[in-house]
Amino acid sequence: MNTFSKKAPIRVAVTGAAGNIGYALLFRIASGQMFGPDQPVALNLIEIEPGMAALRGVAMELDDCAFPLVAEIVQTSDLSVGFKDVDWALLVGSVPRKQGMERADLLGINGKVFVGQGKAINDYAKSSVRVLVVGNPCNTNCLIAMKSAPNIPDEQFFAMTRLDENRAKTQLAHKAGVAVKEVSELCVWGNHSPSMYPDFENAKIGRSKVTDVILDQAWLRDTFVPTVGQRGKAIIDARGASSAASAANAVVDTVRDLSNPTRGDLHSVCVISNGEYGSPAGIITSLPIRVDGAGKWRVVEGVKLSDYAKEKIAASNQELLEEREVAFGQLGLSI
Ligand SMILES: NC(=O)C1=CN([C@@H]2O[C@H](COP(=O)(O)OP(=O)(O)OC[C@H]3O[C@@H](n4cnc5c(N)ncnc54)[C@H](O)[C@@H]3O)[C@@H](O)[C@H]2O)C=CC1
Ligand SMILES: O=C([O-])CC(=O)C(=O)O
Repeated sequence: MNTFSKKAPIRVAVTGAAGNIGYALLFRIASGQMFGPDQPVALNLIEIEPGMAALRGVAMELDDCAFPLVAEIVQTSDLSVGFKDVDWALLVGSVPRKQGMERADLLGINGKVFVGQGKAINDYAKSSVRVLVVGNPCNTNCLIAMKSAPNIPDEQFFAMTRLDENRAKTQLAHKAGVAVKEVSELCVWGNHSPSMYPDFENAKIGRSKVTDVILDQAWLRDTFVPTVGQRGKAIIDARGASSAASAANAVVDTVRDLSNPTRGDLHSVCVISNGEYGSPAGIITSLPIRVDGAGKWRVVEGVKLSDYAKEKIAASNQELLEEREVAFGQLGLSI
């Protein structure tokens, strides 16, 4: 047990804990990068049976770091143990895509996993649990988990587009020849798929609009937008495996920024839609988010979207409706 903090530990479940993202993520949570340098954590590491031997190795390595913030490490393949009393459930475990696949191709493989996990979260986690889905296709998997956990408020379910936001900011910074910290207010809208829309029209470089700094509209529309949408594929093509360290980094960013009042920049998070900006109500779609002083997230109001942006976002949301139809049909879930 940590000796310098009297705070109660935050209990975090991580599924797929012995996988690539898990291996990049756990050490960052344990070192305090997710919840802060004086916040103890208890780690519930969840794997399927074939992953348990590797998980033992990961847990041994966590032990060998002697992280002062780590209060407890649980290793399990039993969801009733893994999700017991957790404050956060990070649903990473699922099959990643390989070369030649789209993320939506994983629906049939991964969708059913999220029914079981949603039910277990419903039954065993704290009612205040917050759930972040990373396993692809993450928006629809998140919706499946949410529907399978009727006692947990929909507002407590999130899917991840922060990696896309981070990618988009870096692309713009490189093009403009500025440091990435100069790029702000960049929301990625829609689905975590090639149809996502990184909204360069409302983003800023320093105090200027991106479009006043990068004047090449053709580059913004025809190179920047598809580069961000296809970055996951580019990583798979280059590495032979899907992004892991950058994905783990985005998990840390997402949870940290949902856990603290927003002081500066807005952020992209997939949340339940209540029809904001014309998005279909009831899907999990990426929207611009800020967290208020009471810790409640809200969709940023008053973003002005051009006709071009509206068309892009509508197409991505349409894809989410289609994913929902396929997945819910396969799983026998009702909308
Ligand atoms: N939303 C995003 O931005 C991103 C999402 N991803 C997705 O994250 C997921 C994980 O990626 P990696 O860690 O690279 O894959 P990986 O194959 O290295 O690891 C996945 C781990 O999950 C475990 N697992 C599989 N089914 C499970 C279940 N039902 N319960 C618990 N554990 C289970 C496996 O045993 C394996 O250890 C993939 O679906 C990938 O597509 C990856 C990058 C970015
Ligand atoms: O592209 C993939 O399959 C993995 C992923 O979601 C990403 O890197 O954004």
